[in-house]
Order: sequence, then C-alpha cells, then structure tokens
Amino acid sequence: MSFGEQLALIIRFYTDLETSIGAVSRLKAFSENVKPESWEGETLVPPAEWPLHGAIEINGVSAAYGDSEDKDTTKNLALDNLHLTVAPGEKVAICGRSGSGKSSLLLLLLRLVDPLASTTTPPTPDEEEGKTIQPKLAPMAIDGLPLHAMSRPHLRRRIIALPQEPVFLPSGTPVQTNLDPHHSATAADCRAALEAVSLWPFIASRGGLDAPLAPDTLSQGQKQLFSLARAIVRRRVRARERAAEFGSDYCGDLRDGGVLLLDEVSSSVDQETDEEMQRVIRAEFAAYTIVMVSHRLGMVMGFDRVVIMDAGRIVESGRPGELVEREGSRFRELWMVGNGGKG
Ligand SMILES: Nc1ncnc2c1ncn2[C@@H]1O[C@H](COP(=O)(O)OP(=O)(O)OP(=O)(O)O)[C@@H](O)[C@H]1O
Repeated sequence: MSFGEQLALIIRFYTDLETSIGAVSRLKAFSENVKPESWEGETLVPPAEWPLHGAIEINGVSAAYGDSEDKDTTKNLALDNLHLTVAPGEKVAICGRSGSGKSSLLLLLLRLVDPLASTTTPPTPDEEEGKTIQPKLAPMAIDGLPLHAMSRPHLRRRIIALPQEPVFLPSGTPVQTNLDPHHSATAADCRAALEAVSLWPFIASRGGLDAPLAPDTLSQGQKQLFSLARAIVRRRVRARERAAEFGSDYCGDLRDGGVLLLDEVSSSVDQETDEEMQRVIRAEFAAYTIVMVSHRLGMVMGFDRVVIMDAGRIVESGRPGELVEREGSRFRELWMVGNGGKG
C-alpha cells in the first residue's frame, strides 16, 4: 500500500471515529435531557371510526416549552390563551410571522406540546388551599372527545400529520415499508399513492416498492412528495377499513372524514409542484378537516378560512379573499409583503 493510500485510510478512519463519537454524545445528551412523556390518566381509547367528522375545539389553551417546573406562565408562552373552533371538513390555513406559534398549534393537537395546567380557568377551592392532587389541563377536543384524557399513541395514529421535515426509516429500508410502516396497505395502494404525487416513475426506475430507499438520494422536494404519499396511503387504508366495518352508507359523505395537519409541506417544491400538491390534497382529503401552516399565501387563498397568529395568539380570522381586500387587515399586510408591496 502506498503512502498516499495509507494516509487516505487513516483520514477515513479518523472521520468515521469522529462521526461515531458525535452520535454517542448525541444519544447521551438525549437520554440525559429528554424526559419520557407522562401518560398518567390518559386512558381514553377512541372508537375505531374516530375522528370521523373532524370537529376541533380549543378553548383557552396556553402552552410553553421546557420543563413544567420551569414554565413561567406569564411569559415565554408559545401559545397564549388560544381559542379556535374548526368545523367538520373546514379547511383552515394558519399564517403569521416566524415564531408566532403556528407549528406549536399543530404540536398541541398532537399532544407533542402540552397545555399548561389551566392558565385560564379560575382555581377551585381545593386549588386555592393548595390541595390540588392532579394538574388540570385546559380543554381541547376533537369530535367531542377530550384530548387530555386520550391515549397519545391512539391520538397520533388517528390524526394524519405531515411535518415540515419529512422523517424516514433508516437508509436501506424498502420503499413500501417507508410508505406504510404499519404494513396495513397493499402494494397497489402504495403504488397508487406514489402515482398520485407523480413520484412513481422515479421510484420505479430505482427498483420499485421492494427496493431499499436511501433518503439522502431524494431531493428535499421529493421527500415532501413522499411524505404526502404516506398520508394518502393512510387515508385510503382508513377509508377501506371504515367501509368494511360500517358499510359504504355509513354517515354519508363524511364517512371518509378525519383530521389532516400540514406544516409547511410544500416549502421545498417549486411553484408548479406546489400547485399540484394542493390539487392532490384537495382531491384526496376533500372530506377531511385540514389545518395547514403555510407561508405561501397564494395557496392559502383556496382555503375556507385563514387564521393569523401573533405572539401565540390568534389576532385575525376570516375568509382569505375578504381579508386581502380589507384595508388594514393583518393578512393584507402579509400579502403585500409577500407581493413586494403590490396589492
Ligand atoms: N423546541 C422548542 N424549544 C423552546 N422553544 C421553542 C421550541 N419550538 C418553538 N419554540 C418557541 O415557541 C414560539 C413559537 O414557535 P413556533 O415554532 O410555534 O412558531 P412558528 O410560527 O411555527 O414559526 P416558524 O414560522 O418560524 O416555523 C417561539 O417563540 C419559539 O422560539
């Protein structure tokens, strides 16, 4: 082996070692700093069809990040006394400047951020005497079922959520497993979902559903399309399960309903792909209640309602078409900034 080859080998070993040390240190920090969720009192298992209608209610909820002991309820609130009601099947866009609490609102519905023990309801006599045994959670409900009492794994499996940064199983996991980690869909479902988001030709050219997937070989936009395909698979499987259980007449058009949460799901795709994604979302999730965080105001115009957030509060809400015309509205302000001052 030449000197150059030996040197290259040493450098490779060294960088591998550094990567491994970094991974070990991250794992150590994770196990030391991240406390497991406490699921005490969260025993409610929703019926199989929940959430069939997708009616969302948030009544005066505040939330902050960090340990509950450290939480100062008067400042640093990510969400501040939030009230929001979303009707079954309604499509609501959440807008606002960076850090205004948009993502936190979605995380709240998934119980990934906990509401503060009530910051809004008056204390009971027991609480006033310091005798409170159980912390009270401010009320949030979907289709009438309280989220604070619900089993979190069930809640998270029933709500379909697409994060800003798509998550993949370790490199080498087959495409189909990545699309359908619970193995509840057929190969035909998976292929149809990839076709719906126009990713099938790309996946087919790399060996199809059984081929190992290396997420690093997907562009950021392709990752977002893949993530949307995953949501489509889940919706179709759920619709089939409901039809099998309740018959196709069950609850008319709403038998296919549910809740879809979208957080900047098209931030990395071009304008044309963005429009295509919107078209697919509208067609696939027509009966679903959709709550979507987006900076793309053009996309928001097609929604039933836009809600503007600022400092963890809802400061405006209305039809996007009306708000954009209304002199002095927050949405119009965002729209003007987005359009370089042109109304
Ligand atoms: N993991 C976290 N730890 C501590 N504070 C956080 C965390 N995530 C968000 N925050 C804080 O909560 C507040 C709301 O953040 P959030 O991410 O909900 O805003 P956003 O409107 O979604 O912002 P963006 O448009 O930039 O994504 C901000 O003040 C932010 O600094």
